Amino acid sequence: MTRPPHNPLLDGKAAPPLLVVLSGPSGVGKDSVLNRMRDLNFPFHFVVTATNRTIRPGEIDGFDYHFVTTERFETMIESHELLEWALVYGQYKGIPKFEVRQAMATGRDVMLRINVDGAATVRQIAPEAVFIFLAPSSTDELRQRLSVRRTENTNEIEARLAVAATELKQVEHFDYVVINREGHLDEAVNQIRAIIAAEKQRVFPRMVSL
Ligand SMILES: Nc1ncnc2c1ncn2[C@@H]1O[C@H](COP(=O)(O)OP(=O)(O)OP(=O)(O)O)[C@@H](O)[C@H]1O
Repeated sequence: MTRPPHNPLLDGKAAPPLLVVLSGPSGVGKDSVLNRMRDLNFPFHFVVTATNRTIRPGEIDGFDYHFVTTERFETMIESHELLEWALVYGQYKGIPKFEVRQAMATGRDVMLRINVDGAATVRQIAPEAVFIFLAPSSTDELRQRLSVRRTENTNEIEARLAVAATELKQVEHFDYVVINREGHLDEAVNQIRAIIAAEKQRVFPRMVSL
């Protein structure tokens, strides 16, 4: 782990780019938080995940996800083009390496949205990233959110809730926890903003190398 002797801010330079990993159970609101941060023009490079799942109404290819065929996704796995990938509920999801590297090379902070297992993999590759766990106020709230979204049937919702129970226990491996309270999305967004602001002021900044 290489660290500069002190914060570059003291020399009038910018702090090194952060790799921020936003994780949490399915349906907790990761996409909603990211979309809100985009709307508010947070100065991040938002990494676009690749997936073979079908595009949902309102989603934009290359913005919400890179929608690719199963064959293309499997080629990306074989040629090591992905920082991390997983088969989640029958759908492939993965993070193209080039996106993260390119953005960090330009000095921009990078925001990754990933499930809890994926966060564990990224933690091994990039332990100096900032790991934020997005949590619901309660399981009932999570069930309600998955029901309202209407993208899964009842069995799938129950399966996701069972997984969520184990995922919530992983919170201890994260640096920060943010509660995405019902009807208070902006509160979660503001807390993430505060975390990032504090991270920029560290005397010994995190240095991510990929
Ligand atoms: N703070 C909130 N209050 C009320 N509803 C919310 C809040 N945050 C998100 N939602 C709603 O909850 C549902 C799930 O949110 P979202 O799709 O962002 O979750 P996710 O964590 O990205 O899920 P997945 O990992 O399955 O893709 C959506 O219908 C969204 O509009």
